[in-house]
Amino acid sequence: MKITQAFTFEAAHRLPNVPATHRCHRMHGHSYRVELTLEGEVDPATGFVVDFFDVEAAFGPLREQLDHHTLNEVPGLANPTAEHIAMWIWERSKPALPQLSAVKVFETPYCWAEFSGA
Ligand SMILES: Nc1nc2c(c(=O)[nH]1)N=C([C@H](O)[C@H](O)COP(=O)(O)OP(=O)(O)OP(=O)(O)O)CN2
Ligand SMILES: [Zn+2]
Repeated sequence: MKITQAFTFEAAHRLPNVPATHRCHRMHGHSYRVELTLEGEVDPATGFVVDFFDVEAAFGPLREQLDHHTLNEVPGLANPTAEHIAMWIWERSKPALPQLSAVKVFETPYCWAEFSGA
């Protein structure tokens, strides 16, 4: 069984490694959407794979580090592509959420990166 919980945050970023002519080289903002997917057996007592409240508790402190921040200034996100943000969230969520199976980071409703640990 898979469960997914979605979160949003607002942040600014620029992509330092694209050419200066690339519009994402300039500082700009996104309304990011993050989806955390967890996979496992349904506990027969609770009916949960993992309590959504536990997912929220694990992601909350990470969201605090991202929301209304300049992502380039967040330690570990000097080049804050959607791919790198997904990996950053994975590395910091997995210890608290061992059943985490995928992290999706949407920059827009049409563009996202998905990381599953490899
Ligand atoms: N593989 C990736 N490619 C790009 C990333 C990324 O993280 N991974 N990021 C960007 C920029 O952040 C860019 O801001 C995203 O594009 P944006 O202009 O916001 O979105 P659209 O191009 O879809 O916007 P429209 O104005 O609607 O065309 C670029 N590439
Ligand atoms: Zn961008």
